[in-house]
Order: sequence, then structure tokens, then C-alpha cells
Amino acid sequence: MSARRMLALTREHRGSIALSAGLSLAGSALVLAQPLVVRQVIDAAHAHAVQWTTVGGLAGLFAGQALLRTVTGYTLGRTGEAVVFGIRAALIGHLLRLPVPVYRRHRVGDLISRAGADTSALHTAVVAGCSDAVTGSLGLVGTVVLMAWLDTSLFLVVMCVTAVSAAVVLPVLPRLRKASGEGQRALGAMASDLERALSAIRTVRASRAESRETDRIVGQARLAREAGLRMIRLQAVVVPVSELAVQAALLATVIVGGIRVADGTASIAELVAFLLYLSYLTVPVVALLNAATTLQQAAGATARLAEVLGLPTETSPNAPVPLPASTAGRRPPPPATTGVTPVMGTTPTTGTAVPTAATTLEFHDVWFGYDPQRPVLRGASFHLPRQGPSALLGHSGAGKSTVVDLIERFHDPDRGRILLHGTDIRHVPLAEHRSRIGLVEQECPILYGTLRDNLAYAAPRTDDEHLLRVLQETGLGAFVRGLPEGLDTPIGEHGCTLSGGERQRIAIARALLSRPSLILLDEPTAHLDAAGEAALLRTVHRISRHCALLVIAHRRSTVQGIGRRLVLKDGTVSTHTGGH
Ligand SMILES: Nc1ncnc2c1ncn2[C@@H]1O[C@H](COP(=O)(O)OP(=O)(O)OP(=O)(O)O)[C@@H](O)[C@H]1O
Repeated sequence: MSARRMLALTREHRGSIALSAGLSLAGSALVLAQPLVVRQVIDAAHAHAVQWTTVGGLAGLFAGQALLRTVTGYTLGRTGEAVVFGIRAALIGHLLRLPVPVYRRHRVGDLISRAGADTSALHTAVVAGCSDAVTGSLGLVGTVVLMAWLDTSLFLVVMCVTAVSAAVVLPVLPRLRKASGEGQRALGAMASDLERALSAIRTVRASRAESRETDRIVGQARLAREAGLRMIRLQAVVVPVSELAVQAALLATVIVGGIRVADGTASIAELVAFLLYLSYLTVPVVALLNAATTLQQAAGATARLAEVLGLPTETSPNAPVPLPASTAGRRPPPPATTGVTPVMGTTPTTGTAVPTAATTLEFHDVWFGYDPQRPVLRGASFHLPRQGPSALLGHSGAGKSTVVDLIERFHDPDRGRILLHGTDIRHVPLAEHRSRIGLVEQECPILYGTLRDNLAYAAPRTDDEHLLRVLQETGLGAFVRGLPEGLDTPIGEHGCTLSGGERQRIAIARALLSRPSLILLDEPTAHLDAAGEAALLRTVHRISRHCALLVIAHRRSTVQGIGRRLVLKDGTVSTHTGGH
């Protein structure tokens, strides 16, 4: 699938590839014609009758060859750039659409290295390697055919010498490929380890682990260097051996050809033409050897790229998902009630979701486990009203973040159903489903860029008026007014210029701006002091007037004032209403 995908990406450029091949063919034809014309010039000179038109034709062939080489080089280079760009674009799109669990299995640095170092290796292979391969193979076939036609016995002498050098060079090529793969793998591991250390740089410093991390990362760089050295050693054999082969063939031709001219079985003009072909032979042979080494080096990178492109992506975010007949359309709304589930004091209800017309989200007997043998959720059922806050409580490891991931469809339940506004979320296109939910993650990730970039991330077309209103609502009005460039102030990599509370509020404002019908707040007060926590809870209550809000919390203080509490224990959810 992956290799086929890469081939398909190349197929888009069939026209340019054919044009490049055609131009190379024409260039090779001009080169191959030259010795034949030289032979005529020598024969004419031998007879003291120089034909100026033939000499002019030869000069024309030289000029035409130079011109074609320029055009071919440009066309091949342009095609190579287009092919590699296509693969890079597909890879980047693919990397950003992998299912969320895949990012946990693969190291981020390694994935980044595939988009960087591996596509660069491929770039060299396509731009230089393919150009060499095309010109080399066309030139080689033409030269060999003409040499065999011109003088079969001299041709056989040349072939014997070439066969000896091929016996030395060919076994080296697979070793080059292996060394290249090892080098790329070491570079991937180096990028992963560097990413690991830089993303936790404060922990690294506080643990005085700079030297240990440096040793570990330099260790990977050393492996890459060793693989590089192995490649250099192998290449150091390939090029001189092939040059030596050409020189040996030249010597053999001069000796055998000289004897044949002396005994009258060949003319001087034929020997010169043959020698010219022999000297031309070095160009395609060296080009082919270069192509073979570059392509072998790229094979390792290509395999790593194909591996990533072979990973399945999430369902296309915009693809409409057909509804099965049994669940097509919205479920008819249940009889209207007065809104929030009737207060039941602190008496819990367990095991069933009680959908009402005013329900946003429903979990029906949901089972899920990262390892199906050890389910985290074991028949969880609950529902959220259309408006107002609910709290999801549970001890560490109970599965609260797993509930969030299931709502976002980062995973799908093993059994049971999750409905949003009465529709099974598996039957709604992913992008549409996620546009209805605002997620405020525990770490509140801030992206490198301006405050405006971060706020409008999920709703890029938001106007300033709406933006400022939401900022006011989330208690960020004064903060923004105090910034030197207001909304256009850069807020640094990972939001490192912000306090924990500011990051939290920015994340909440970002979630609110896309006007979701459900907001998920994962441990919103983790980075706040008591005053910050109280202020945030006021914000939470304010925003929950417009939409449903699920606050995930470890601490009871986080959910003070939230009457509706869902308690997650042993994989099931009990609902408590009315308690404080
Ligand atoms: N990607 C994963 N692969 C395997 N197991 C996982 C994965 N993510 C979470 N778990 C396990 O699933 C269980 C529930 O984890 P989850 O993060 O949902 O709990 P939580 O209630 O949010 O915990 P906390 O309050 O500490 O954040 C835990 O036992 C955890 O070890």
C-alpha cells in the first residue's frame, strides 16, 4: 500500500518524466552519432579531401549536445523537485492524520526525522540519482550497441575487462543500502532523543542530567557517523574500481586495435571511432554507478517513508460516514422534561443513561480497554444536560481522560454507544463531530505564534469583536490590554512567556471561540492557586450558561458548586445530583 502510494505520487509527474527521458534520449543520440561522423572526417582527411559540411555537422552535434544537456539537466531537476515535494506534502498530511494511539507508539522525533532527513535523502536520489540513471542507461545501451557493431572482437575484449570490475562492484551495493538504512535509523533516534530532552529541559536541568542526555544523544550521532563512514569506505572502492576498469579496457583496446590496424584488418578511422566510444562509455558507466550508490542509499530512507505512508490514517475528517439503516437519522426526541435530571439529593444512579430532550451527550453501556483483556470502562452509562456544568470525578487512573478521548473519538468504544445530540458519534464525520466540542487539555498546549493565532486556532475566521468578547468572558480582558502588541503579541514556544493560569484561560477562550455545544475541561485548576481556582470556577459557571460543560477533576475543590457529579469507579459511572 505504502510503496504503491509512493509510486502513485510519482505517476502524477509522468509527463515531466517522459519529457526528461525524451530529452536524455535525444542528447544520447547526438553523443552516439559523433564518433561515426569523426570516422568520416578522418577517412576524408586520409584521402586529402576534407569535407567542410561534415566538419560543420560535427560542430553542430557538439553544440546541440551542450544545449540538450542544459535543458535536460533543468527538466530532470525540476521533475525531481516536484516528485519530492509531492512525497513531502503527502507525508506531512499523513503524519498529522494518524490515529492518536499511533503517536504513543512512535517517537515524535523519529517521525519528524522521516519528514526531514529521509525526504532529503530521497531528494538527492531523485534529483541526482534518477538523472544519472536515465542518462547512464540510455548512453550505455547506445554505446554498447554501436561498439559491438563497429568492431565485435574489440567489443568482446572490453566486455571481459568490464565483467571483472562488475564482479567487484556489484556485491558492494547491498552493503551500501544496509549502511544507509542504519544511518537514517540512527538519525531518527538522535532526533527523538533530542526532542525528549528539549521538551523536558527543566526536568533535565533540575536532575543535573545534561551530561547523561548529551552522551545518549551523541551516542546516536556516533552511530550515524559510523554508518556514514561505512558508506564512504564502500564508495571509495566503487569509484576507483570502475575507473580502473575503463583504463584497463582502453589499454587492451589500444594494444589489440593497434595490432589489427597493423595487419590491415581494421582502419585507423575505425579504431579512433571505437576509442571515442570507449571514452564515452566512462560517462554512462560512472553515471550508472553513481546512480546505483545514490539509489541504494535512498532505498533505506524510502523504506522508512513507505512505512509511515503505510500506516492507516484516521477516517478522512471530512468524509461523510453512511449511517447504518438501524441508526440512520436522529433518534426521535424523548418526551420533553423540565431540563436537568431531577435532583435526587446525593443518591447515586448507576448503569443507565437517562436521555432527555435536553441531553447533549449520552454514554450507553460503554466498554473500552487499551488492552481489551483489561477494560478501563466496563459498561459506563451517563448523560449530560444541554446546559450547565457537570463534574467527572474519580481516583487517578480511574479512566477520566479515557472518557474525554472517547468523546473526542481519539478511540472508539469496544462495545456500547456514545451519542451527541442523539446521534451515534461514529456516524458523524470526524471534523463535524469535533467542531461541536471544545477541548481544554490538562497541559493547555500553547502553539508558537501570536496570542491571536492561539485563540483563533479552532476558528480562524473569528472576528475581533467576538474574540474580545470571549476574552472578557474568560477574564483575559485586562491581560490583553496590558500586552505591548495586544492580540498580536508573540507568546513564545510552548507559551513559556505565560503563567499557568493565563495558559489555562487562553485554552478555555480558544475552546469557546468555535462556539461548541459541549466543552471538556480536563483538570482545569491544576496550575492555579486558591484565588485563581475561584476565579476560574466563576468563569466555568458563566460559560456553562451557553453550553454543556464537563469538568474533569481529581480534587473535590475543583468542582465546588457543581451540583451534578459523575463518579467513575471500577469502570462504571454513578450520577449524583444536587450535592455540593
Ligand atoms: N495509551 C494508553 N495505553 C495503555 N494504557 C493506558 C493508556 N492511557 C491510559 N492507560 C491506562 O488506562 C487507565 C486509565 O487512564 P486515564 O488516563 O484515563 O485515567 P485518569 O482517571 O485520567 O487518570 P489521572 O487522573 O491520573 O489523569 C490507567 O490504568 C492507565 O494506565
